[in-house]
Amino acid sequence: MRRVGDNDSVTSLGNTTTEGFRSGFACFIGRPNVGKSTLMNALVGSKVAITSSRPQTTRRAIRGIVHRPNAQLVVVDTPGLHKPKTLLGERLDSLVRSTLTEVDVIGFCVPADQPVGPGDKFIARELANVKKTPIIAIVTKTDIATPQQVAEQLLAVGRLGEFADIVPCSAADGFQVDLVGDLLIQRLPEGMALYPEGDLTDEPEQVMIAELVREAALEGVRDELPHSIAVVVDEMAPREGRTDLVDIYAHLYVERSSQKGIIIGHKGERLRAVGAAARKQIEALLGTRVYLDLRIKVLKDWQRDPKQLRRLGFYD
Ligand SMILES: Nc1nc2c(ncn2[C@@H]2O[C@H](COP(=O)(O)OP(=O)(O)OP(=O)(O)O)[C@@H](O)[C@H]2O)c(=O)[nH]1
Repeated sequence: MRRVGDNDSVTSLGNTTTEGFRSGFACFIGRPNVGKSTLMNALVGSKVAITSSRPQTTRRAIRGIVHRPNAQLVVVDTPGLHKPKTLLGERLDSLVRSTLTEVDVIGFCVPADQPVGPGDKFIARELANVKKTPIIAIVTKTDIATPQQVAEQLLAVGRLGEFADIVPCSAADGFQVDLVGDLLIQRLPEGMALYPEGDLTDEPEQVMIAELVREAALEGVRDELPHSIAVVVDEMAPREGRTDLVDIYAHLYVERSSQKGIIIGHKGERLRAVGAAARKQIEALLGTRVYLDLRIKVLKDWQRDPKQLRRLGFYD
């Protein structure tokens, strides 16, 4: 996958301001698990953010870049907004709030298959304070709702606030994903391209790799455990004398030793499965073979510990 920096030549930006060319930033906001990351990936046409059925998968503002002949849209995927229970939760919420003030247009995601609830209303109230930025309400996951449910949801969402547009879509089957892109782009200012053609994200490679490991580890774990998992890539380098193999050393952190046991599994089976699944994804990302050395460490209550949060890359 092409990322920013893969082609360092600024001249490749092609940044002559052609008349009518639009560029700028959009962010998706919504409760955890409503499909924000999946929609961003669908718009970009590539997996730039990990997704899972566990709430609170996204922990960073990840940027995906959508290229059109007449526009460049940078989508910022934010963590799901909810009432924070830990210091990590507070940091994630403040990340969302600062993102909201920095973008040209906001996409407010509400799933079609669940009634509008207190979580959606809480976000709608927050959005009412964002005065100048247009908001497009997006009713997601239409593929798992009946037409009647979708119609009712469009009306219910309409009652949540003032929106520039309300649009139903499904990232799973592609229904109206391009239209979502068009509507967001319409709200961007005229301006030159912000990233070189072909770049799909500006996430550093090591962060994307750590995220792929976390995604694999999230598979099949429940309750509080997903929240307790963090992954850091400590080192990565091509194997000496080889051009086709990269060595990656990573740590997976959990908060308690009981969690460590769950991740490792019976005779290490689960950890091996996580490593194998992650390696496959990383090899697809890097286009080379990968040796992944994955170790587990307990970092006691890291979600509540400012020092450990910094160590894991979550800053104030
Ligand atoms: N059927 C269906 N499922 C979807 C769709 N979009 C997302 N999902 C599923 O919903 C779950 C959550 O998707 P994410 O994209 O991770 O949701 P998110 O809003 O980014 O979640 P957080 O990171 O927790 O804020 C995953 O299991 C997705 O596969 C869709 O259009 N249709």
